[in-house]
Amino acid sequence: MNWDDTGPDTDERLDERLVDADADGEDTAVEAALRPKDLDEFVGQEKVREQLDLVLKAALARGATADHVLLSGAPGLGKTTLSMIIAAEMGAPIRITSGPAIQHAGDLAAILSSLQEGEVLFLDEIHRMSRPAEEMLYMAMEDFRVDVIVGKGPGATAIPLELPPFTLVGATTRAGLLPPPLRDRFGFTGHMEFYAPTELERVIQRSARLLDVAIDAEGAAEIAGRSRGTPRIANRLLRRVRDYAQVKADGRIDRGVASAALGVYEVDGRGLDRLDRAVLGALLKLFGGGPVGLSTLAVAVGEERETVEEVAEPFLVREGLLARTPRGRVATPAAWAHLGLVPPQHGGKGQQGLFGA
Ligand SMILES: Nc1ncnc2c1ncn2[C@@H]1O[C@H](COP(=O)(O)OP(=O)(O)OP(=O)(O)O)[C@@H](O)[C@H]1O
Repeated sequence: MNWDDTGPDTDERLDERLVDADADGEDTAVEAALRPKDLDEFVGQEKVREQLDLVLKAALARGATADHVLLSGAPGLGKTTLSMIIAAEMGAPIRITSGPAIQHAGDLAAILSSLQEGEVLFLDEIHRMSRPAEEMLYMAMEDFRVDVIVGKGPGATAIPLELPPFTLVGATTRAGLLPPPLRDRFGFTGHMEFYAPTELERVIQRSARLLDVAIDAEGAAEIAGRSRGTPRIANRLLRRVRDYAQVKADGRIDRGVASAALGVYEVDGRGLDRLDRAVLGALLKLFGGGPVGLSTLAVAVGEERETVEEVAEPFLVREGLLARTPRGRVATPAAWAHLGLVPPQHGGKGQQGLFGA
């Protein structure tokens, strides 16, 4: 039941996942070219856009630096893009770093003390910053000041350092993980949602224009439907479909070309890839739809527990195909339908009552 017995090892296989929302090296280079440059170009996220627009316009009208902004949401939804737009709209430079890159408070002090007035500091994965750095950030955000500690032990002294006013844009996939004192210091928090298929169609049409690829509305809709609500995935699938269109068709993307191309890459009509389908297939075919324990399910697909839990399950749960219950993993009726299988007469073992099966 291993979903790929002969391929490269797990890490390599997962790196190659087309439907992974995290960026890879290739992505970051192409993404730079595809990033919307202002709020008008930024597709979807109407609420966040409207609220942010007010925050920025008001700050500009006052001639002040914008309040600190926290952006929360899954990978690939546009947090980095939005931070760049914030800087562009404020006419300010931007410095980009991330929580894991700041190991010591001194690292943060060095960055903060070199900021220009009004500069935007984008701190990705802010929840992964070290504790001492986080504490230094509190004071920097509130008073535009840091205490640099010189020396060690009883002789250590704190030298206060004034900072120019700046705007911190923090990004996190897990707003709940931020300590409240940090969360409270942001003047505005934007929650980024997964995109609707029609919004992703607009993202795809826009990217196709920039990449000079001919695509019709149905072709864009076909790719959008498989993009798991995530612009980064939509752009990546578009590039793979473009390859296929160039090699196997006349370079133009319509529904048929998009569908055939994504068939080759094993991304199905709902955006599930091979790993997702292997997990779902095992749950249905070997365990009658569950409930089954995570470890057993992982062994059945020849994967690590963590891979199944962190890589495959979140999307399956989001799609309403799999449920995590106290008794184990359970397939929903939609899972049977998606894989074209018929559920056992009385539901899976012990499933009765869970979904009314
Ligand atoms: N609203 C949008 N409109 C058009 N393109 C978008 C939008 N949001 C994101 N994109 C595109 O998706 C890609 C990924 O966006 P971005 O790097 O900003 O995501 P992110 O949330 O910062 O991801 P991560 O947290 O993984 O760094 C970029 O190519 C960007 O151009």
